Amino acid sequence: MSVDRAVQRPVKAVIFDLDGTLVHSAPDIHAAAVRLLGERGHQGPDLATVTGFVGNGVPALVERLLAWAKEAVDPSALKAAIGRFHQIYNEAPSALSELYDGVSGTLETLSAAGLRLGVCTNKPLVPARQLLADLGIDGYIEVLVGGDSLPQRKPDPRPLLHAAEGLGVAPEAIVFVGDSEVDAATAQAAGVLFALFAEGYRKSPLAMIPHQTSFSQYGQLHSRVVELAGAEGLK
Ligand SMILES: O=C(O)COP(=O)(O)O
Ligand SMILES: [Mg+2]
Repeated sequence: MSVDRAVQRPVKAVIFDLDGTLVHSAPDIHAAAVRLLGERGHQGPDLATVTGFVGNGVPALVERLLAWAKEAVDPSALKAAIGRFHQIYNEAPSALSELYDGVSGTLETLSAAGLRLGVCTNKPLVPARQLLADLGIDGYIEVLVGGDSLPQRKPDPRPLLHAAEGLGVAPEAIVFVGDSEVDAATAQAAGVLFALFAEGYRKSPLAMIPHQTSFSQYGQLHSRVVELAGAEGLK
């Protein structure tokens, strides 16, 4: 896929989504979901069902799980269920999770090319920080914005703009790498170039998700970023 020259511009930083982008974290989210629903007397949904509920943060995930179980809850019971999910998930956020192939090497290559690196996820900060550390990539990530860092979550552009600000890089010089419709909408709203990871948790065909470039293996990402940077290259 070649990049339209009209979108090319100097790139100084790459910001990544987390779930379904750097980390295949759905197995741990699924395990926590099954435990939460089990405690409430429901048989858990399968991995694909839970994966389809990931992307808008924990409150939306828990709401979707309870709706799936056909459990009607009032706002205070929902709040308690969200709190219980946090407790369960935070006990072992990385037990079954793995980096996608090539992630570590790619972070090394991008950082050696002088790019600043950050993460902007809808996962809450505590388990996100834990996951980065447990999987050994926290040293590459200068800025981490979680789903509870600001009052707004993705697809609101503010978390991504906040991450850019934390890196001290203008939004025009950022590439955001994500796996979902939510990430694409966030990048678009923030005016940030978007690289779509095709192997994550998206629900729609690739062509339905706005992006400036896409990739299906991490070995391809550095050259995609170089293409986006165009003639002026990486700064
Ligand atoms: O917690 C979620 O719902 C998804 O997190 P993500 O933004 O890292 O994909
Ligand atoms: Mg994601």
